[in-house]
Amino acid sequence: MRVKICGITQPEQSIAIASLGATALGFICVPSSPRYVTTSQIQAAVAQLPENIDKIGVFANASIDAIKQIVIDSGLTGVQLHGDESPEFCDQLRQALSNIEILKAFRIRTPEQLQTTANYTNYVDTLLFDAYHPQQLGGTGKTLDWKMLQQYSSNRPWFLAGGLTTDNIIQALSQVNPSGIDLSSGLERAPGDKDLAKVALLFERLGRWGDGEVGRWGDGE
Ligand SMILES: O=C(O)c1ccccc1N[C@@H]1O[C@H](COP(=O)(O)O)[C@@H](O)[C@H]1O
Repeated sequence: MRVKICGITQPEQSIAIASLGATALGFICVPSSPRYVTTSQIQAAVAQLPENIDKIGVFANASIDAIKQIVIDSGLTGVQLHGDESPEFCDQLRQALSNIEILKAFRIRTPEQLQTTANYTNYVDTLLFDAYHPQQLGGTGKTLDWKMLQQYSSNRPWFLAGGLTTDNIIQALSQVNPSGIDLSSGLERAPGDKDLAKVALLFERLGRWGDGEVGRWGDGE
């Protein structure tokens, strides 16, 4: 399973988090976010990371030209679209950036909305499901109703995001079967400052879960 840790702002934390087991790191390119990082900050983090770690830039309603420039300048390997981008926009981004992973994030409120995500599967590589918040685009710490995803299937891999923590991750994985998980504010001391002890605990719990040592609802959680 892929494990993406998002909202990295400090280069030294990115190396530590990759060493603990993350398969992907996320960098917030949304200027209004408290986790926003500049192109040179991303460059500094990316330059120190092993090749096998996915480096994902998170954008919301940015232009194709702006995304392309940041991807090229910073060495990102993927783009997460976390705003109201249309399937046509995703298609155009694919034409502009052929060798990067495109993830489309959806802030899911209803089962009906989940069905509409099928309109995107021809244009993106990966889907990501986050919780809805009326004022914030992401990094809210809110969980979505995992039950909505229990019967979900797609021809694309998908990430579960939204309010995941060391305390609820095993419960979430007991209910749904995503290709990957994405955690941000649940592993922080403050926005953009990851708590490495929490990150280590996450991977310890995931390891026990993977080995079948943790019960259905997460023994000792
Ligand atoms: O983290 C942010 O500040 C952010 C800002 C704008 C768009 C997306 C953002 N983060 C994404 O939110 C989800 C879930 O975060 P959390 O675990 O609930 O804190 C995650 O995919 C981040 O990439």
